[in-house]
Amino acid sequence: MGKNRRIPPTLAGIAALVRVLAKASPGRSVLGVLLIVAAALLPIGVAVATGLLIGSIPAAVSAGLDSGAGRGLLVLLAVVGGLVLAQQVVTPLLTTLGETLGRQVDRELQERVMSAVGTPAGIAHLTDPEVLAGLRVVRGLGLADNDRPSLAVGALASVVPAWLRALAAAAVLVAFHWWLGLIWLVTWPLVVYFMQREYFRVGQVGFGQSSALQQAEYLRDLAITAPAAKEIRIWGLLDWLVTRFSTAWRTAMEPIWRERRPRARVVLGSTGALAVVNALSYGLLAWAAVRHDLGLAGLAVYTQALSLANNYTAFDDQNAYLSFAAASVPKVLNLSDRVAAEPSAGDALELPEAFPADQIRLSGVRFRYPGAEQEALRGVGLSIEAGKSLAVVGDNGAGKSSLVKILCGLHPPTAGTVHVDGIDLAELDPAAWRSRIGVLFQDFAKYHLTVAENIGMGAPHHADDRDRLHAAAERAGALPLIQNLPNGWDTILSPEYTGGTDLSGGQWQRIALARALFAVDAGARVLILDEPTAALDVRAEAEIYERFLELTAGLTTILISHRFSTVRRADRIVVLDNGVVVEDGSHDDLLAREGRYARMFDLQAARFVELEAGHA
Ligand SMILES: Nc1ncnc2c1ncn2[C@@H]1O[C@H](COP(=O)(O)OP(=O)(O)OP(=O)(O)O)[C@@H](O)[C@H]1O
Repeated sequence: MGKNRRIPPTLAGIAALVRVLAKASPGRSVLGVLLIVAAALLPIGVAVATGLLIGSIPAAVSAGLDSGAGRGLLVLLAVVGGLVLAQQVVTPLLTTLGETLGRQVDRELQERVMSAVGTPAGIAHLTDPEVLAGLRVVRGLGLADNDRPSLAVGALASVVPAWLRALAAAAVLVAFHWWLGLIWLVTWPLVVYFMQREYFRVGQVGFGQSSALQQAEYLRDLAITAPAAKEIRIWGLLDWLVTRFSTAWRTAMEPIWRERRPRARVVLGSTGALAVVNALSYGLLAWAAVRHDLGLAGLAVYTQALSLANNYTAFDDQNAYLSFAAASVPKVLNLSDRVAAEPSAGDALELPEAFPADQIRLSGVRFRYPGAEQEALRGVGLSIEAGKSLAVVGDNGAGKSSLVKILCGLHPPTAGTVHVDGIDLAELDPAAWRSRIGVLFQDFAKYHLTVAENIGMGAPHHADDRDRLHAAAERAGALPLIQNLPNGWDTILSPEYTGGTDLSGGQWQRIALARALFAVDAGARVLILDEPTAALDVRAEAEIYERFLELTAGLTTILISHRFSTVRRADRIVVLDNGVVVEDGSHDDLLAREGRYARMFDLQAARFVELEAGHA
């Protein structure tokens, strides 16, 4: 660690980028290195050969082309021609390769980030601002996206040959005056070092503003994507959105604008030093020419070497891209380390076929969302009997969905334990446990994929099994709707695709229910349904719940619902209030107790009677 700190950050960033390159495309990376060396050395070859060619002209002219000197000149001419030709081939090849490799690196980083972000058992890291800042670099959605790693790869292809060329040219100057060559060999790396340090500082400021840009990006996306399009029109939000976007963007960008230029003293210092070294070099060359210390060839070679020593481009955008990427790429690569700090899976235990066979037991479970002030669960004690159905009811915000997330292992409890058949959930392999859970979340995902894929995602390893898909869809009452879609099972559930379509809220809910039942079909023993009928019409709800016992036979079912016509069918009901269980029993028990459940039930029943009367 101590050693690493001494490595200039741009070099460390380039090293990190090169490691990604070597992984993403090893063959092309090797070709890139060869082309970079060729692009660096060919101009030096041309300079030296041209100098020698110029030097050989007087002798060849006086002795004639047939002479040894004349033949030497012809050979040098051929060498210069060959080298120039090779240069013409290498330069565009390297540029194209740089672009291709840039795209490969972007893809490789996206893949790494997808697995880094998807791997942890929990989901808390998805709201960690530092993780989100790293993600934005990879998504390439930033409003100041010149820290894109692909730009740095392209820059490597142009900057590194220029640096090497300048270095080689300085080495040629050693033959003129060793100390002058040495001055060049020391000056230009120093200039590059100081300039890169400046660019890196600017890059850090840019990366640091990433979170501030988040709101501008959000507002922009609101205006140009579908989800809020209806409300934006109804409430006339567009002007307000554009103004808010503009303010958020300016606020985030101002520090970048202030810092985006390298400081004047560094630029002036660098260019001043170079001016002095150049004046000295050209003065010495002129002096040597006047005193006839140098022949024509020497004069030509060193003049060209000087010009090449000057073309290492320390001050252009390409150099800046390298340092910008050096500021962002290691943070992207570190995402997996940061995310790995999340509580990870315990040892993978081989789970028995019927698991859970006995019970899921929550003891003193408390839970607070990361960064939240209040606890969502404040000491829940509950035994959920395997193979039976349990309904959880409670007011909005009582903690029902939080309980589901804890049961699924998406968040570890802040205190207390969850045991499944006596095994602490923290000890269970999350993948093994989740293969035992089929869940319909309240905010289930609506994938812009085909219907078959939308349902198949409940158990990806069986996703191609059309018979199983068919059976799950049938049980969820989704079959008629699928058969009516323009391309049946292959219809993409998004109007943003040709031939795609959207579904109604209730239709989507049937698809999501089919997904959960598909998981059950593939071996899940616990079915969790969070508001499974919220968007269904009364007839659809009745239709599903007539088959509820059939759908959930032999399963441990946990049902969350505000509809008492649904809830009352469960074997057992618990009432959650403000993060604790306040009532627990069967529908009849709880009605007889005349407590909170009974009041909620009566209220809804009375409302229903009112509605019925209204219709009559
Ligand atoms: N991601 C989150 N971060 C911070 N707090 C949250 C988060 N999600 C929920 N909460 C808070 O946790 C508490 C419990 O929320 P939860 O979603 O579990 O309630 P619920 O009983 O499912 O409510 P509803 O009936 O409205 O779905 C609420 O006070 C809520 O504001």
